[in-house]
Amino acid sequence: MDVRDVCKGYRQRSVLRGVSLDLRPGQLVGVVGENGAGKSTLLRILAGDLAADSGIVQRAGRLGFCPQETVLHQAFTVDQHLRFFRSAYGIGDLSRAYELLEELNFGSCRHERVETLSGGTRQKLNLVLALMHDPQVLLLDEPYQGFDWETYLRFWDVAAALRDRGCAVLVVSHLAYDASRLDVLYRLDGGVLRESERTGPAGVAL
Ligand SMILES: Nc1ncnc2c1ncn2[C@@H]1O[C@H](COP(=O)(O)OP(=O)(O)OP(=O)(O)O)[C@@H](O)[C@H]1O
Repeated sequence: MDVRDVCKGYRQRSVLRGVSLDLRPGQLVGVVGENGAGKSTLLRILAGDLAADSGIVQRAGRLGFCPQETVLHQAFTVDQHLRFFRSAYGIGDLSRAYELLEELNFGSCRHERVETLSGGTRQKLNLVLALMHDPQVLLLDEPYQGFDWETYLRFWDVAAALRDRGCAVLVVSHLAYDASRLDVLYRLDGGVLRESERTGPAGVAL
């Protein structure tokens, strides 16, 4: 995915001021920034969910998008969501989806309605819906909110495995804590995206 000089404002307020970014197959890229920096705005533009005011976004390949707000319906079960998205994606079977349910440790919830799931489990389902069609470009907006530690580690295993299979993965976070797991780290600040030094939790350069 090639992104050149993307600008976006809401009314008078300029949020993105000429953002450029390369996202290559086999790359795991992070974008960090403070609350309100414009990370979700950028990701929605990359996903085609929101129009930029100016600039170019060139997409190639099957896209997976995990938005910050879950895309779930309270009254549907986990299984019903999977079947609905299988039709939407036009995929033949749910074997990959079921594999992901097991990897993220909530296979036992298949027949539960979303309204009865915990917040973290809803977030897991939101993530599975973005992954189940084996995307070539994956955009994840704070995908591990509410995950317990074990699931958080499994998330990074899944992300690394996708990267190793040639998927281009972009993860948005407001923390740079995960920097050591990334190939490239960008910081969004003042509407501008800059490649950032990857530092560990103690501020040690990696
Ligand atoms: N639909 C909208 N209308 C007006 N302003 C908006 C809209 N969506 C976002 N904003 C504003 O744009 C700015 C960037 O928001 P955005 O959600 O992209 O930031 P973010 O970096 O993802 O924040 P967070 O870390 O809190 O999720 C914020 O000041 C926000 O209030």
